[in-house]
Amino acid sequence: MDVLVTPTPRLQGELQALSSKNYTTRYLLVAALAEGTSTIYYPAHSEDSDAMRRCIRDMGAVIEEDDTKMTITGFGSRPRDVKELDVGNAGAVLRFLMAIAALAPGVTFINRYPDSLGKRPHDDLIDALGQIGVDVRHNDGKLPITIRGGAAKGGKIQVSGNVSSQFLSALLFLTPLLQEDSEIEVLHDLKSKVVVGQTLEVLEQAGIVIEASEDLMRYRVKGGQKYAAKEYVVQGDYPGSAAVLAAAAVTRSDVKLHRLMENSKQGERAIVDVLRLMEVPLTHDNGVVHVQGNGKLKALEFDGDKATDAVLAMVAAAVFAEGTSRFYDVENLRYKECDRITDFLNELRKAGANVEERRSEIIVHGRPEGVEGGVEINAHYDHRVIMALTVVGLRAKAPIRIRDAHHVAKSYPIFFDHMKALGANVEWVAPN
Ligand SMILES: O=C(O)C1=C[C@@H](OP(=O)(O)O)[C@@H](O)[C@H](O)C1
Ligand SMILES: C=C(OP(=O)(O)O)C(=O)O
Repeated sequence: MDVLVTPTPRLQGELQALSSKNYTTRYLLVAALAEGTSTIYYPAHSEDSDAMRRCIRDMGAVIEEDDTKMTITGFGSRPRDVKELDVGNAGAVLRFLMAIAALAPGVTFINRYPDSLGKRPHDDLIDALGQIGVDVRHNDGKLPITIRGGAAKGGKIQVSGNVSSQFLSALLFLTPLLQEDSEIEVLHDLKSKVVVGQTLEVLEQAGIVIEASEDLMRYRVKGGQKYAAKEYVVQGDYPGSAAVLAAAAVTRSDVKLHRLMENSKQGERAIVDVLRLMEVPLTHDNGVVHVQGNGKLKALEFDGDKATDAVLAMVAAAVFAEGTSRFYDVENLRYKECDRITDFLNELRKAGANVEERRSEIIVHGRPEGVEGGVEINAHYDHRVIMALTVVGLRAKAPIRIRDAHHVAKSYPIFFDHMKALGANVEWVAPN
């Protein structure tokens, strides 16, 4: 399905932020790795969290669910013998479960999104798993991937962190369950470092002890640990909310978003500081972000690696700022659902934005007067491209049609319902 975004000068209303995708995938996983029954309150419902739920169920977790919570009886360190797993288009789910598959006799991760997840590289994790004796068959580092586990015992592991932090997180979930102790060393740089903080936080909540160096580049993990069955409460999601807040920032608005913890470990909470630096009138108290936009924004420079999943929303806001903005240290955006630099900027340019790319930078020459619009956008299977182009469409001169906008459901299935509730002129239309 496509979505037609028609220019909308004013947004108003209050919303509950959706639940965090990254915490939901982690809580589901640690609950599956425990032997007792855990409860997760307010889990996210999206294609990615459904993918984790489906896979852990296939691996033997027993899941019950009502409106507010899920109870999960885990399989501990012994997943059921399953031949195939379908992770949809979810990178984190794939990478975390590739590591956990080291505990299973043999499983193939199928390639259901050849033009999106099917193009993403997993070599660094494949190499790391190889170091502890896991046999991985793959298609030049990509899906489909078959993992024959059983032989892994632990030991010294070196993993590169300069493409994705998910490889390191995957090893941190696996190694406590191995027989022997492990030492993990991160080579090169560690991108999306803040997300590793969320992994460590969840592991600690699940009763796992990991010794991490202050710079998060070295870890000591005792083997033979057990995940405890616990109760978890999922906090609000900053990456998805970043798009809603950016929409409020580029319009005249009075928008409140609840459930956004000030002290969250999600790096994407930087959206609040970024909008503040752009001189957007807002407050953030008691978990409520209140934007009273006047449509005026100032350009800024920002290290995008600190808030990787909010960069596209920030760029969308910068499209209408006075001056030139620069988002640097963002090369790993190229290895996401699409190339979030080249592909995304091509779509922005179509809509009338003045943007330039470098290998690891996005440069935006702001157009406070608005952009032309009147074009069709290719979503590139990317929920964050869809949300960012929606923000741009609100302040275009003519409507923007976003093709295959249903891929927004990867993280935020009710994004357009939320935008409508705030008064945005967005409607689903059948593809022509
Ligand atoms: O660990 C996670 O849950 C995630 C890590 C990040 O990926 P990278 O480490 O590849 O940047 C982020 O972009 C992704 O949405 C979720
Ligand atoms: C990149 C993302 O997710 P993943 O890497 O898990 O597919 C995202 O949610 O923006």
